[in-house]
Amino acid sequence: MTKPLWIKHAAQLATLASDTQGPRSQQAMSDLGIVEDGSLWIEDGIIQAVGTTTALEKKYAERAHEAEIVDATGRLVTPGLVDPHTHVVYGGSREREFEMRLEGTSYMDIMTAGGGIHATMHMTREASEEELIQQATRRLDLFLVHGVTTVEGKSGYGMNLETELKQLRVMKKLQEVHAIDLVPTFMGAHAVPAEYKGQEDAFVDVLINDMLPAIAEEKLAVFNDVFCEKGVFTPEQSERVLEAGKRYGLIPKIHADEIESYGGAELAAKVGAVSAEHLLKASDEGIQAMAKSGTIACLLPATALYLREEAAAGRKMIDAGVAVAISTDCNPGSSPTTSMPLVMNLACISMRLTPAEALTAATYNAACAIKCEDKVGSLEQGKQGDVVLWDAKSYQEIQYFFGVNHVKSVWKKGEQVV
Ligand SMILES: N=CN[C@@H](CCC(=O)O)C(=O)O
Ligand SMILES: [Zn+2]
Repeated sequence: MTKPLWIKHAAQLATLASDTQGPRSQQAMSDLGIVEDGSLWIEDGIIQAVGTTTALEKKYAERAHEAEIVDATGRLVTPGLVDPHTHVVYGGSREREFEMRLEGTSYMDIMTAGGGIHATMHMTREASEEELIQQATRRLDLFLVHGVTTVEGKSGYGMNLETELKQLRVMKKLQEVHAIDLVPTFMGAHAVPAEYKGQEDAFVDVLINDMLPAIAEEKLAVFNDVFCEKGVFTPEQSERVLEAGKRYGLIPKIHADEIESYGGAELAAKVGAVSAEHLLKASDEGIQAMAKSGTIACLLPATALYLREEAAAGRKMIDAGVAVAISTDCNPGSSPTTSMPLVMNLACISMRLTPAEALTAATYNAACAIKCEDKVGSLEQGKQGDVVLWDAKSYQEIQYFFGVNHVKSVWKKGEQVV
């Protein structure tokens, strides 16, 4: 039997707890539910009590000797970070493209010429399940080191049934064996593979008639995502794929308005997507529509930086009433990173989120974007014991002293993993 875990004397225990449920926007993103001299008791992987150290000392006076005690004096404690948008399972890497882009070739030009997503598609088709598991494990380990305890993962480097299934089965295995919770998304509509060039609608038919039913049959995905972008999938094609996914119980997500303003944010609101991703070029109408529909904006400031583009209008979105989540977008082309702490820093620096908003976006709102908020994203009685102890005294400090990994220790379901 593992001992209960008792964390005591946190200078700031940022619980992210709230009386209201559901994604947070505007003022609600600033309330971190901070307990000073905070304490947590975790048992059987679940948070049993949250409060001041004095209150928990009273409550557990009789059982203190049973617990493993962690002294968090002078330090910040937060929920495990949640990354709601990654492409973490893929074969190979694309360093040469990084150089090409610095030499002046654009991301889309590389993709149109058969590189980019297509290059990773070939490397992923060629990789065995074991190789994919090995490569993704290394990335998931790095996520943990950066305080991330729950990760969404997308397929979409197969673009044929066999490889899409392979990617999703790898995620299922990783969910079983790795400490991180991995939430799977089907993204067969990530690009149109060369064999369907000029017959894009025929590929959409394959996605709808062959891939979606097989993925749903094996229960391999929770969400269905589409790259709605000029030169990839039109809003009409995207809508067909997302509506078809809904018939199989898959919740829509959309890579929207990343490179050009293309009606992606509007479509996200129309189909009732849980989140729209990227949104660098989202229109004002699209932002309004998302505020109205309650679609979460999942913003990816590391991708914008890596592509040397202006970041999404995070500040404007929050002020307009859109709930904002943030993510690494971990992928081999436009954002090869697992650092959610850096993403929080960038959310402040490039999108003008406040430090408190950035933490909400990386925890509770991120959990809402992958429908896990009943289990993770805040430190509340009954939730998983996913906790980060930071080598910093406050949430402000981890945002202010940037580009540094301040994570000291991480617990997943009450077990120390870092
Ligand atoms: N934009 C589309 N898909 C990924 C990038 C995938 C890649 O370049 O391999 C993204 O979210 O950034
Ligand atoms: Zn993505």
